[in-house]
Amino acid sequence: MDKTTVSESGDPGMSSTRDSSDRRFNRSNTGNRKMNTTASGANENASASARKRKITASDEESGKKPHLSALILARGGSKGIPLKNIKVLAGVPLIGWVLRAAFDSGVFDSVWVSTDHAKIAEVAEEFGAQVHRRSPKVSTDSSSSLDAIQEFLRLHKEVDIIGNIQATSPCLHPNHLQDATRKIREDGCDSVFSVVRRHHFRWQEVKTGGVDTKPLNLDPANRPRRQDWDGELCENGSFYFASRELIEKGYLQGGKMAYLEMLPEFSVDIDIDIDWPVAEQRVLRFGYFGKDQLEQVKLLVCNIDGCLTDGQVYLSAGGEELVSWNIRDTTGISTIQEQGVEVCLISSRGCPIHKLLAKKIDCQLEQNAANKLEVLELWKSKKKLLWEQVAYFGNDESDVECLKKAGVSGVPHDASSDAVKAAGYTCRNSAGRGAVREFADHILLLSEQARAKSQQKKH
Ligand SMILES: CC(=O)N[C@H]1[C@H]([C@H](O)[C@H](O)CO)O[C@](OP(=O)(O)OC[C@H]2O[C@@H](n3ccc(N)nc3=O)[C@H](O)[C@@H]2O)(C(=O)O)C[C@@H]1O
Repeated sequence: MDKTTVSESGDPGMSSTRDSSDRRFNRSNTGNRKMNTTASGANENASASARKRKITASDEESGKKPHLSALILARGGSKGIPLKNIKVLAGVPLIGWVLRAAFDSGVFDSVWVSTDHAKIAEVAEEFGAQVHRRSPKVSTDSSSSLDAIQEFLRLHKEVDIIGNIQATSPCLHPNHLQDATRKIREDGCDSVFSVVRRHHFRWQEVKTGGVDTKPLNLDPANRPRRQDWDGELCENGSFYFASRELIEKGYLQGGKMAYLEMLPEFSVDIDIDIDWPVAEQRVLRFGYFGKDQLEQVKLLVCNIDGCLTDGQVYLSAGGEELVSWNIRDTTGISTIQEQGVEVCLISSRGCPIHKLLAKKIDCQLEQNAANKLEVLELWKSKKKLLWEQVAYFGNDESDVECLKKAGVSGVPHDASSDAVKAAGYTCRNSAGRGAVREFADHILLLSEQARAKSQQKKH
């Protein structure tokens, strides 16, 4: 991966990469796709200029493989959903979903996030991307993607082709990007973009109340059934690949163009706030969870204070300690126990109430754990498990090593920032308010995916 940063403006081009064994990349799921190509010249100017200098031709001339850069635009000022680009979707910040797919596709010479916001830059780096600190000029409500991409290219002369991936389409898989890259590198296309097939009958808009409208793509006398009509290909906004030459001329699509058809289940486009919950459900089913083989989780180890409880300890006048927990969380624990996952509780304190709680929900308990990782390793080896079969739920610095080691890890919404960074899944719910339940559901979903994957292999 190229880590060079060029900056005409003197902006510090921050760069960092992440070990690919990092937890955030440790999930696996594959998607399906169909492919189609067309070479229609929609834009003559763009076609002519692109033909002057084909990527493949320049490649041959200089003997240098053109530099393909993934570029995710993630401005801070999104209106509908504040800081949408890093809002946590199904446990992962929005840009994380496409960054994971971009890295695992293995087709990019560099992976960049262009942003004007410090927090977005931080998250991008956590996911291993290089950060382009863009100017405010291309970050306003009225600036287009093209403006921001052109600025990036002006400052990164080493880049020959841009794969602009939109974070708002989080169900992207590495194979979509691999197929698009093949069309650029092998089929000599100048631009490739993603589409989805839609069966929408369209009608002419009549501003004065809709009277006298006309059909645009159907014959009312002969309405086709869905199965008798191929539908139409529509841009789904997932990605746009284009050569430097085209972009500099002001086009994202032009020259020899190809589309890549994505199946509807992978074709998510978060546009307005009501799209969010739907996208979340979709990504849980069809999102890309990383390269590694999914294993069935067999053991969940859960920290008590600040995970199962909200961390508050009440003291009675008689000096007695009181803590509370949420029935939703203990129900989540019983649910995964019923599914064959053993649950153990861990705490760095000693507290008689913990013992009562552990007994009540039938969990092994380790108190006064000075080194939680040692305890976790002991449980893992006694139960003869692989790390991939161990899940850990923690919230604090003392949980960080366990979160890093476990195959599946999670934190409540209000966990410390160290713990959040180390974990693969950040809950929407806070400690003592359903976070454990949510993480248990997440484990069950991963198990379902692992089962489905191994069934697919058998057939
Ligand atoms: C390539 C392109 O033209 N993208 C535009 C797309 C595209 O036409 C549709 O997705 C097609 O279905 O539409 C828009 O899409 P939207 O506004 O949601 O932007 C898509 C993603 O790009 C980031 N972005 C966009 C413009 C910009 N100057 N800086 C950015 O960081 C957003 O934060 C978001 O993550 C639109 O709806 O207005 C605006 C986008 O500019």
